[in-house]
Amino acid sequence: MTEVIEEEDFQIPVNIITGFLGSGKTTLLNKWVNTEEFKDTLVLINEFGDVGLDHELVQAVDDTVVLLGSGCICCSLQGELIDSLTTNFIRAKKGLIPNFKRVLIETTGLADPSGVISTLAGDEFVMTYYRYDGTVTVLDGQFVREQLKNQYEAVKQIALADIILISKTDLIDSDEIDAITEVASKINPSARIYPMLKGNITPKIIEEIGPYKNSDHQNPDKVAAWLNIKDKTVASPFKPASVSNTIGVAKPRIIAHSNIESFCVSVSDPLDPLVLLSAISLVQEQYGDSILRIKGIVNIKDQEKPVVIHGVQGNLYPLTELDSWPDDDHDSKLVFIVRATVLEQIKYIFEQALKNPDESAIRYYQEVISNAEQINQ
Ligand SMILES: Nc1nc2c(ncn2[C@@H]2O[C@H](COP(=O)(O)OP(=O)(O)OP(=O)(O)O)[C@@H](O)[C@H]2O)c(=O)[nH]1
Repeated sequence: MTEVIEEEDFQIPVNIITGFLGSGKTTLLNKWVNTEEFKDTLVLINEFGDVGLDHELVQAVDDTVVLLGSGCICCSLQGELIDSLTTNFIRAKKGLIPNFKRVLIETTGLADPSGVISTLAGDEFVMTYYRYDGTVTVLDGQFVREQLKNQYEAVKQIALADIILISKTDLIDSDEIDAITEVASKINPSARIYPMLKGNITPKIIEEIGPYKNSDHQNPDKVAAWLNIKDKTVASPFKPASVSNTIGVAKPRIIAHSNIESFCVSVSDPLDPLVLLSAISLVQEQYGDSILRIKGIVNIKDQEKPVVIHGVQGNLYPLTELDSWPDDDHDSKLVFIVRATVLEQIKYIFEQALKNPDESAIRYYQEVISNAEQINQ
């Protein structure tokens, strides 16, 4: 596991800035791009239309702002995104452009961020030199509640966010900010939500985006904040008759106007890592497209330190061991954000796989681990 973390240290973090059409993404990017925190950042801007304008609007001090062609990187331009990440990495190494230590990708307003995340995870060069570091979603304070009624993309942009920024707070009152916060946190209970006026928000929030921040990944408070299981009703065990005593499943949070729900599985007995991995891979294989997020902190058998789980759609990111637990509660907790239509199936299959592990999946993970150990020797 240590090797995984060391490997991540040289990988360039990639953050996605998404949000519905006109929500305020470019306004935010413009504020961020010349700050100290984003000094050495490659900015990739994607927009629809024959003539891209957003990159003209982003005032960077050098030529590290790149416009990706007309079309959408979440569906038709995946190749262009990979090309851009590959060639700019090589150009920076050759000194043709300034070296960069982070990548910000601004998606189109209609993008499904999961398409971008999957693209990042699907190319060997990109996976070697870059790592997905989280998504910032900008919500249009004036229109987001309306957009959520009709636009599934807007719902997904919230579901996949690590940080949500409510823009245009000068045009709405505090009750509306509260209402948006409530709706957004129902879709995604683990995202951190901040109001924002004209793109003014400290770039330091990027440090909160995930638990994989090189030295910061060992900070248990940050992991607790990232998991953000603040509502005890979500984390507290609710035991359906079909589930063993040691596995608790919280009542799902239902979002009336969208078809995304979240639920939390909490397990009091320490988990066998092979059983856990096989259970996760089973639901991801069968319902990858419908599982928007899996986040968790897990108590592994015979191991004092907790392990953080982070999955997006069908991808599971490397498990990271923490130095200590955030508090006295050492139960494993996994938050799933899923399509409502298949929530029950996902929950059932996951619980069953924990109780009755799939032998072939366990053998597969045993082999993966022993191969990795041989390579590391
Ligand atoms: N009043 C007000 N206007 C804002 C705020 N943030 C952004 N705007 C305006 O909203 C409009 C859209 O902002 P952009 O930053 O271009 O939005 P975007 O998400 O990049 O838009 P697309 O790329 O078209 O999807 C612009 O006219 C901005 O000036 C805000 O906090 N308050």
